[in-house]
Amino acid sequence: MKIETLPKEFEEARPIMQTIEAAGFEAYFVGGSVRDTLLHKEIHDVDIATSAYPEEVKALFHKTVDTGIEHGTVMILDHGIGYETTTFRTESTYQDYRRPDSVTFVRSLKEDLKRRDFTINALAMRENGEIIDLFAGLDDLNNGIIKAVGNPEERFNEDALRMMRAVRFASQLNFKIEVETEKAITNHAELLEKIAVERIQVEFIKMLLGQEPAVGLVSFVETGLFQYCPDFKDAQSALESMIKIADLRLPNEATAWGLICHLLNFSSPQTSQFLKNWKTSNQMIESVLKTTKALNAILENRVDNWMLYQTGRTELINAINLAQQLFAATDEAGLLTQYDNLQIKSKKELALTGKDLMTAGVKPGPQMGQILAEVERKVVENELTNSNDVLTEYVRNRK
Ligand SMILES: Nc1ccn([C@@H]2O[C@H](COP(=O)(O)OP(=O)(O)OP(=O)(O)O)[C@@H](O)[C@H]2O)c(=O)n1
Ligand SMILES: [Mg+2]
Repeated sequence: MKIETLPKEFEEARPIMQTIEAAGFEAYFVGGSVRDTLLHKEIHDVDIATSAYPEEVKALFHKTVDTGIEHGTVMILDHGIGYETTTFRTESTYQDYRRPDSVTFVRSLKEDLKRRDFTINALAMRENGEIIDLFAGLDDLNNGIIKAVGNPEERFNEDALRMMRAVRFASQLNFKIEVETEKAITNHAELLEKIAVERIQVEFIKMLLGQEPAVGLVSFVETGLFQYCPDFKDAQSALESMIKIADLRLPNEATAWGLICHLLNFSSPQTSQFLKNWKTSNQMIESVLKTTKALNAILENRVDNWMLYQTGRTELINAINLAQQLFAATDEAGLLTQYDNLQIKSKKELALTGKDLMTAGVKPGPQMGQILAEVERKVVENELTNSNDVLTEYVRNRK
């Protein structure tokens, strides 16, 4: 099979491939970019695999950087954009389920492809668009199947994160995990405990933000993988309720975490601790807390200006989105209009400063902050107009 019109990302890399081949080596595009091109999806970065050893690659180009030379990866910078080129390799023994003990460079493409995770990720493409399919990856791609290359047990023993990759691809591509591959995940799910939470989190979020999160989630639950993720021991029924939400679509990470914490019935402190255990950023924790607080307010019909003000527009949209997916009837336009009509969206917009307070005779000290907070709240609640005259007048006549 040959792809006639290549996306520009490949076209731009062709001179590099041609240089390597002119020197008598082989070079192929490999990995996600080949898979996604065949699926007519957008691609981000192209990866190149070559029979040339790292020193041989470096000798062929003017500008290179050793980005991961011990694994065989060299970045070629001759054409502006950097291209990561990795020497064909086999990874001999894996003792800790995440990192090969040693990498052996080889000259054969087949040796390189056979240690890759799934058949759809083990396709290679020549610079002219010709597809090399040594493990029936094209059939699996056409039939929507995620199948380990060779023996699935071996693939997951080499790198336990691949089990999470399986469920995330299932969601992203709306593919089915092949029976033997799924069995091997069920049998080895506990190996996930060896993997750093940060890496699990990346795959988990990609799964939730994929086109069919429920498809990935079903396998995530059925294989038992969920039990080896932070704080998910007792989460089976919450995850199952998530699967049951019709046409579940999660637009961003905070919405995804917000839904999970809502279904787990977490308080704010429990939500913070849960997200810390998943190693999310503090900024993410803030955003999820705002989202879940707003969601509860919407569901309990107690939305007011102060709540909207504290939430902010981004998290309000997250909360409306979740409320709609959970209970359909939510007055999205009404809530957004109420937010947009707030006189101020942040403290900075308050038409009164500390300096104004001093002019009005307030002594510097904690009282100043209290007065500003009081005025801020009254403006948000429309008890005062946000103009300097009105607010100064209010402060003067206070008490
Ligand atoms: N645990 C892993 C990670 C990666 N790979 C191989 O390395 C390629 C590139 O890895 P990566 O960029 O992590 O994944 P992609 O498949 O490219 O997916 P994405 O679009 O998310 O980058 C994969 O296609 C696969 O061939 C693997 O075999 N095992
Ligand atoms: Mg990739």
